[in-house]
Amino acid sequence: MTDQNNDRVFIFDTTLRDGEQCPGASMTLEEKLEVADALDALGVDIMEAGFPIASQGDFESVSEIARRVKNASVAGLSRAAPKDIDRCAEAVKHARIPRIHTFISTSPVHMQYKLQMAPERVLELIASSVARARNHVASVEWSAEDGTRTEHDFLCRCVETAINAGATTINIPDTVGYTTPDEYRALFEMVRSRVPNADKAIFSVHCHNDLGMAVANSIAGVMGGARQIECTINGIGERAGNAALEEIVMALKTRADVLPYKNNIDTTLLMRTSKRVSAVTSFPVQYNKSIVGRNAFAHESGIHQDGMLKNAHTYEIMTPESVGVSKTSLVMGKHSGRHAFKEKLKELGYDLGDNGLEVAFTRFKDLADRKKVVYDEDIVALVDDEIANAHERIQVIALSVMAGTKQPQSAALTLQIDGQQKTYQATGNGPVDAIFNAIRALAPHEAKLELFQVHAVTEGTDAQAEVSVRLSDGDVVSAGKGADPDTLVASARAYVSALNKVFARRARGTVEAVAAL
Ligand SMILES: CC(=O)SCCNC(=O)CCNC(=O)[C@H](O)C(C)(C)COP(=O)(O)OP(=O)(O)OC[C@H]1O[C@@H](n2cnc3c(N)ncnc32)[C@H](O)[C@@H]1OP(=O)(O)O
Ligand SMILES: CC(C)C(=O)C(=O)O
Repeated sequence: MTDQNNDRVFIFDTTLRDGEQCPGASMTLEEKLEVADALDALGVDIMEAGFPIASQGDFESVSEIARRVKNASVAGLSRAAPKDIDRCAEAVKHARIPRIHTFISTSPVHMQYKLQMAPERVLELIASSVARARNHVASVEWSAEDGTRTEHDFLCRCVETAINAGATTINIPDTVGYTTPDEYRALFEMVRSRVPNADKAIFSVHCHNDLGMAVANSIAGVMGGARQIECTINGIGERAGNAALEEIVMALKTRADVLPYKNNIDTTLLMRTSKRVSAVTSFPVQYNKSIVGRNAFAHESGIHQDGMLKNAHTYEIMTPESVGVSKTSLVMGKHSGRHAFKEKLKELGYDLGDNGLEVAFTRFKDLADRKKVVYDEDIVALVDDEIANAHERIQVIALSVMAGTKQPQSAALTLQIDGQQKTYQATGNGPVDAIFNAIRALAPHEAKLELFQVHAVTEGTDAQAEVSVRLSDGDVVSAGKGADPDTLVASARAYVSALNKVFARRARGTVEAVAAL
């Protein structure tokens, strides 16, 4: 029937069935329809839409999905029980290609303790359930639950029975995530070589991730002759989850040199589909998750960023565009280097020259040491602050403040004024007042404080503060800004920045007055 040596691998998505089985991931009908539309657009060959006997809601969603889906085959799950199979048939009957997926456990532990059935009874149920399903639909999948812990001779008898009864797909699941790649590959090779009618069905892998090997095992199964892969978006599923569709598909695409298997998935929709599933299930995607994690195409360390700027192949084995991510992101942080910082400044519209770059880079590293995430807004605030204050007469050199419930608050401030450093300790009605009193003592002036305003550049308790100060000197108002993760340092910078403008205006006025004489 099917050539097991061909290179087409069918993608069977079970996000809506096994994915939904993980605690907390259940979806409403509307949410399931949304996911079904996304899976159909993605190009899955078969989508398992639910377990129709489980509830009226599950029946209705499988049935609605069957009517709605345009391209993929729609499958429903059923135990080896007539009522399950008939209910499933009723639910999938409007699908373009309806499939009944029936299963029963075949391992000694499951047969003895869970089913409490003798192996011969299990064989009978395989024959009757598959035959019943075949009376309803042409596409019937049979699964040997706990297949990887099943005794080999018995597994072969079960598979032969299922195919004889009309199964078109044979799934050997690693239900408890126990197998290893070599073992799973050998299992498929063994079954396919020993079962006389094996060539009449497509073999399928279905792996769980209890030991973190679900994707590797799935691919090994394909190397052993399986041509259907059962998987879920974001790897959601029972316990540690199922094999992740996006990882399997990108492994096949990226390593086509050693994994020459074709499928129908539009990989550029992977990110969008992952986000949709994450949103409807409220299951967050781990940051460092392969392919669809938010760090999958993000680089923070300077050496990697430098490499990426020179040639993306240095640190990326697939392009972000190929999975629907718009671009690689170079995240600025304490591990970043000058090349990436310079590039970031260029992107933000700054050209500071070598000296300016060096000063801004030093301040950036200092900020990154203190702040968990450095956002573009932080860099803009920092560079603007540097540009505004770098060539000023007065600069803030050091500040330490005593604040708290005990009065009065005090500030010890060191300013550099015309190249000379001076320190003064002042008290005040609060730490900001103490700082401003210290500035007044170090750089005496008549200007009056008109406005003092603080706002956070980004979110979080480690956000940079951006402080605005306005000083009025006669009719003239001078405004200054200061940015720093420490609000008090930002306040000192802002006041000094405004004061520099007051002095600059006065100096200009004097020059103009002298010139007018
Ligand atoms: C490996 C997998 O992912 S298998 C799929 C697991 N998914 C689910 O279970 C989700 C949907 N399940 C449900 O809604 C319910 O379990 C139902 C509706 C299927 C059954 O509910 P209940 O009738 O209340 O039975 P319950 O779940 O308590 O026990 C399961 C029964 O099915 C039997 N059973 C389990 N698997 C099979 C099977 N493949 N074929 C036949 N009988 C089976 C069990 O032995 C047990 O039988 P018992 O009642 O005679 O002891
Ligand atoms: C029903 C089967 C395919 C299953 O989900 C499993 O064995 O994990």
